[in-house]
Order: sequence, then C-alpha cells, then structure tokens
Amino acid sequence: MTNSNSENTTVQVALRIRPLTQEDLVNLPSRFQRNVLSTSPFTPNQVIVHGDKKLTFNFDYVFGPETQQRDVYDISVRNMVDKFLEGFNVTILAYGQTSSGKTYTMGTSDSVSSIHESRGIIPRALHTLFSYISSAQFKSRKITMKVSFIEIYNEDLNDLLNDTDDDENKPQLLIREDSKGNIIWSGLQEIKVNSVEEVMGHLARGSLNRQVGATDMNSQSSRSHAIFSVTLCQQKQISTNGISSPTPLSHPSTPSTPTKLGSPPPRRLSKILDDGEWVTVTSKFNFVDLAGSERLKRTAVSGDRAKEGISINSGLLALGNVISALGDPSKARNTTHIPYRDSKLTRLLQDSLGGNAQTLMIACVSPAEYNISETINTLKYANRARNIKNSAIVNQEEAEILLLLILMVMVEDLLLLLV
Ligand SMILES: Nc1ncnc2c1ncn2[C@@H]1O[C@H](COP(=O)(O)OP(=O)(O)OP(=O)(O)O)[C@@H](O)[C@H]1O
Repeated sequence: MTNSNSENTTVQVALRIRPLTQEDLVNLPSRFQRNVLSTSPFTPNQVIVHGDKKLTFNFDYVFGPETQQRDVYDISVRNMVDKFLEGFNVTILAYGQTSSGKTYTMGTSDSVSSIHESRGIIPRALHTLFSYISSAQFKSRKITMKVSFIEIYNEDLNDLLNDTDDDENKPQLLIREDSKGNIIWSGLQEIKVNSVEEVMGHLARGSLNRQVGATDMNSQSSRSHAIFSVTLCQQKQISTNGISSPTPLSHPSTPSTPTKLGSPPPRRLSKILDDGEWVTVTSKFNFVDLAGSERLKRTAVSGDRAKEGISINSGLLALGNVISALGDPSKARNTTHIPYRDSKLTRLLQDSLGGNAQTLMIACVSPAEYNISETINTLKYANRARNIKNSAIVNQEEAEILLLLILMVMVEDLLLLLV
C-alpha cells in the first residue's frame, strides 16, 4: 500500500469446494463419487488432491464443503465492499467447470425471495452497500447507484437489461479505451437503483435473458459469461485538512466587486475553498459469472452447443493467457504485451486484471473423483492468478471540480467587467 488513495495488491484467490449434490448421487457412477479433496489440518488455506498422486495447492482462502454462504461472504468479500465504498474498483470472478457452484456462490440467479441463508455474494454485497449508504456517515453525500448486466455469448456482447426485441435499434455495445487507458463499455444500459429489491429485480430479469442450455453435466448450464456491474457515484465534501465536511455545496453568488485575473481569490471563492473541496468518487463493482471451463468432450455436445463450447473455451483460454502473461514474473520481464485483445472477455476485464481494480477470483470445484481432472485444471488455473499484481486507485476527481468552480467565478467576474 502506498497511500490511502492507491493500493498495490495481488489478485486474491479463494477456492470453494462444493458438497456432493443430490444430482451427483443420482447421475455419477457410484464408484466415482468418492471425495478426492481435503483441506489441510496443519496448513491453513491449503487443499490436498488425493488422485493417482497426492497434490497440494495453496490459496488465499479455502472454503470446504461445509462452508456456508454467509462465511464465504464475511471472510472473503465483505472487505472488498468496504474498498468499493472507499472508491476502488472491485471485481469478483467465479471460475470453474459446469456445475461446480459458480452461480450458487455468486448468487447470479437469486431473487428477492431467495432463502436468506442460501443467498449468494451479490445480494449480500448489496445489502451491505445499502445499509452503509443509509447510515448517518453517508447522509451528507449525494449518492447515485446504477446497475448494468452484460453477457458474452459466442463472442457477441448482449445487454441483458435491454428487453427491446427491435434488434436494429438496439445500441451497439462497444469496448473502448479512454485517454487515461480506462476501459469503457459503451452502448450498455445503466439503470438507476434505489434499493436492494430494485437491484435484485434487475438481476433476476437479466438472468432470465441469459443463454442457458442443457448439457449432460448441468441441465441449467450457463453457456455464456455474464458480468453484473454496480456503479457507485458519491459526491462528497472534504475539508482542506482532508476531513469530510457535511456542508452541502452552495452555488457561488454574484460578486460585489469584479476580480482581476491574477488577483487573490475573491472572498466567496476563498469561502468555497475554506469549506472544503467537493469531490466525485466513482467506483465500479463487477460480479463475473464465467461459463463452465470444462473441455468439450466432457459435456457431450454437438452443433450449436459445440460452437458455444469452442467460444466459451476461447474466452477462457484468452483469460488464461492473460493470467499467464501477467502472473509469470519471467514472462512479465520479457514481454510488455498482454493479450487482452484476444477475446471480448479479456478486453472487458482488462482493468480488473493487472489494472485499476481490487480483484478476487473464486475457483469453484466439485469434490467427486469423477471430476478430478477438471478440478486439477481449475486449481492450476486459479493458482497462476495469485501472481497477478494490480494497482488500484480511488477514482476521485477533485481537481476538475475545483477548477470548474474557479472558472465559474472568473466567468462571472469577466461578465461583470463587460457591463
Ligand atoms: N456450496 C454449495 N452448497 C450446496 N449446493 C451447492 C453448492 N454449490 C453448488 N451447489 C448446487 O450445485 C448445483 C450446480 O451449481 P451451479 O449452478 O452454481 O453451478 P455452475 O458452476 O454455475 O454451473 P454452470 O457453469 O453450468 O452454470 C446447483 O444445484 C447448486 O444449487
């Protein structure tokens, strides 16, 4: 950490091992239902794979099959919500093979009426956010929150919150880079929200629009990558000594005497400066539910499903390549080229991987022997992500607002000189 407005962090990686489900007990051959994963009793956050040979992997967090949704949230996510409120961009990615628990963990399919205990990360994070925002500490701030929901399906971008059937008049979704190198998703609807219920309504509506199709492994398999985003804009006043001031911004009044350029600030301008600066802090929270990472032959698909599989895998392959390039110190020294542009997924997530965001990857796995090779792939993939270094900053714009105030006063003064 350099100062309170910028933090150098690494991508945090949590492993979540789901329990055997009723579907496993019905669908998997009984000789392959054996549990092949255990957590280490001696080394925290270590998982042991009991296959042909014993393998161990370490993560920032390891959640065993008995871990409840509340604990996953409290231990690994709650602190990221705090960071989001401070003005940092935050991304949480759920990665893993089909049916490994990504949607369950993330809560992407949860609705307002979902049972409280089984609620995933998204509804929990929103409850925390809204309770903070309605607290006394935030009363003096002007706050707007917006949500958007984007899907990448066969390398096409879809706006899951735009229900219009009129495809021709739907705005084109584009990924752009601004002059500061920030990634902008343009053409996407951003809907203003005022309560957890409203957010959950949009999440449920968007999830219904998401592409799902039956594979052999999961009858409701998500065939697309989906990113639910919450953007928080806070206008707050900070006094010049850095302490938040509750005084709202008052518009500058007409000056009694005109000010010459270069003269000391007029009294009302120095009053504005004394009262403190108004700053706008904007942060974005991305909840990413990736499509299943399994190899095609496992899901026994053909035709359109196979085409989807190839495109899902190419997005995840590109994500893997970006992770390798960012996470392998020897490669990072030798090449400055990070292949973000190889897929829409990596381009959309460019800020979250090696950029201006605090990022948590949750790798989800099944404990059953039947899935052992996919599980090992997931463990290796997620392990590499731990080496990625991000450099996040509080997205605060004070200079522009102050400059604007000074310019407003100057324009008024110049106008007065003309009359
Ligand atoms: N930790 C858990 N505790 C209890 N049930 C779980 C847990 N994780 C997943 N499940 C159950 O396992 C099944 C598959 O989970 P889920 O749909 O979240 O998988 P997924 O990884 O999102 O799959 P896909 O990539 O195909 O969408 C669901 O019935 C879900 O309720």
